[in-house]
Amino acid sequence: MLSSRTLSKNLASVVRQGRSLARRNYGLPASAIGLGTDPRKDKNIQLTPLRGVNIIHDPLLSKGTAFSIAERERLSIRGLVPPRCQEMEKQLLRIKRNLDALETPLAKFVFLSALQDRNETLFYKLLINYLDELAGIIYTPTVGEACLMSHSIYRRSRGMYFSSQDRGAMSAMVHNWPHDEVDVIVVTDGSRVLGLGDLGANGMQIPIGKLSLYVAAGGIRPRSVLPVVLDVGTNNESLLHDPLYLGMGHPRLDGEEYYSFVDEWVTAVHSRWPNALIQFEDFKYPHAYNLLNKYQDKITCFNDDIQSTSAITLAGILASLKARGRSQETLNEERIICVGAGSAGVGVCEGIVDAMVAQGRVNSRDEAYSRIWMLDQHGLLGNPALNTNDPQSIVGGGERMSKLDERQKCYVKADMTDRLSLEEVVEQVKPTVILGLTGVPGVFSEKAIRTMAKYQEKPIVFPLSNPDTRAECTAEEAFKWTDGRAIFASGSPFPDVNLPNGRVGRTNQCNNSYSFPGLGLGITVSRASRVTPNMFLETAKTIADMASPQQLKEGTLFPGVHYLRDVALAVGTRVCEVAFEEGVATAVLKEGEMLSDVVEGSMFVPEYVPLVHAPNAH
Ligand SMILES: NC(=O)c1ccc[n+]([C@@H]2O[C@H](COP(=O)([O-])OP(=O)(O)OC[C@H]3O[C@@H](n4cnc5c(N)ncnc54)[C@H](O)[C@@H]3O)[C@@H](O)[C@H]2O)c1
Ligand SMILES: O=C(O)C[C@H](O)C(=O)O
Ligand SMILES: [Mg+2]
Repeated sequence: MLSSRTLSKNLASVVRQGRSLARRNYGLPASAIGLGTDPRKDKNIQLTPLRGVNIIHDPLLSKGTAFSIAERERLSIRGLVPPRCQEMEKQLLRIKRNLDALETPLAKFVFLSALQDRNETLFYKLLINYLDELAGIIYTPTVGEACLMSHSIYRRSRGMYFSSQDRGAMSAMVHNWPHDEVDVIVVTDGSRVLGLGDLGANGMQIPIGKLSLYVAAGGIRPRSVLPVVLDVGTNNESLLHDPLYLGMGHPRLDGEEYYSFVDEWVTAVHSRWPNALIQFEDFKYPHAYNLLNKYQDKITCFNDDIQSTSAITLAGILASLKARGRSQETLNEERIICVGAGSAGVGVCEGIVDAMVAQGRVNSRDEAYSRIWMLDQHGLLGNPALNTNDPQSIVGGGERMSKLDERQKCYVKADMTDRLSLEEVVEQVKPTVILGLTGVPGVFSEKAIRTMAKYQEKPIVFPLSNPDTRAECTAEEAFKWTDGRAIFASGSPFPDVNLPNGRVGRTNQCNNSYSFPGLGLGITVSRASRVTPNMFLETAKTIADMASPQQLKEGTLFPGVHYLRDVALAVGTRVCEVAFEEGVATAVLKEGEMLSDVVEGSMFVPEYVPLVHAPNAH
């Protein structure tokens, strides 16, 4: 187990560091309007136009059995709830007992969704208190199972669906959402849900889970998040033939039809909520990149799988350098194999290249590309002309090359045979780091990892695909094949591994859940008009410095999931600063305001506040 005292000490120093940076004078005018997603005007009281059962049935207002006697009188709910006023502590006790009695993760998922639909304050209190236990239910891996089963376990709608039958109506539809203030929108088209493929409208559970972490870890207010599915159809035959499926029953729109559909949606949401951050999630390659390229300079948006995954993976590699007793500045000396050449693979590698260039220890971007060997399902992106023994392969290789786009072509190795297997590439390259972003289990073969371990004292093994059933290898395998020497991080959680020598193989979760909540916090608090590359680089550097020397020695790279809120605060503060430094912040600091205090003060805390009926409130 991690020593929580050491972690807290270390985190406290990172947060303090953030604070001292935040004390810098940004030369902002004294006439400032103040920062933040939450002007904190209602911290001690909440006005509502609702009364009676409408309050009890509103998850953002309901307190279940915790309404005070005076409130019951004020809000006309006397007699509509059991007589005893029960404080949150007791409610938590009851809820946790019920939850613990459930046997399967999916049953827990359904239970927690129902709680979220009844009483969001209690849901978030529970989630924050038991983050390490519950993140794996509302997020990966169980959220993956929930997506697969979504049409069977459906209870109640959450978020918004925009489907192919809504074309021409989206600018009106956005007004059906009841809240004027929306700070973060997570949107998916369900085309590549984790490593589970095309799940169409069932993908809705992903934006819901991401936004639950935005609230619990990033401190965004529950009423200002919006999960969205763009239902452009599905190519998943079994869903198309399932009578219970709830999405559109036709194959996916593609090409111009697809892009104009997304464009109508972006225009509609941007016109209603011009300041909202849009996070693109689980879009298939190359749509993911094309949409990012189209919108990143026009609106406040980023792609989670490409950019925040890159931030956390870079953080993992930087932290591992320290764990190996090396300076983080020697990133350019790493030899990195990335298995998977899709949104996440290319995105992660671009982030590593950006960092090498920023460190100034490579002469060119091309030199940085030369440190990364990329494979897709056909093997290494290499030179088909070198496949001299196999003319068929030269022809096939040529075809495959012509299908690669400009981003992927940067990684092609002219001096190595095209389509080499992973095992052959490992033997030739002797990598220090191996990344898995394929969605295919077992891709890290025993031979490949054992070969790597022959050449590296501490091989860095990161099977990053989600959920756990799609990881490129398990933690047990990684430690077994490296005689316990691996530094291991996976996309979904794996338990630590007991090694034969009595030592413990530490596992890390390298998931964008460490980066997006803080990014969103910093972006919304600064009201950044654009999301910039530096925000991701600084996120990586912030997280890379969080583990203590002792933890690094033991193979722990990041604080545990329990500390996601502290991580988000440190990242959010740094991202907020970057927004000011780069001139994209549109909020301003009041004189004497400290950035870190503002960021921390803007974070939502799940507590019941007294409700007051006010007919004109909204
Ligand atoms: N840990 C994280 O935070 C995180 C973040 C984003 C994505 N991911 C995971 O990464 C995986 C891929 O996501 P994506 O968006 O890049 O998907 P994608 O469909 O865009 O790309 C998948 C890539 O894997 C390659 N591939 C498939 N089978 C292969 C094989 N047998 N050997 C080598 N390469 C193979 C494909 O050619 C393709 O290039 C998913 O499982 C996802 O859950 C993890
Ligand atoms: O959702 C996750 O757990 C991480 C990532 O966004 C993914 O698509 O796998
Ligand atoms: Mg994703």
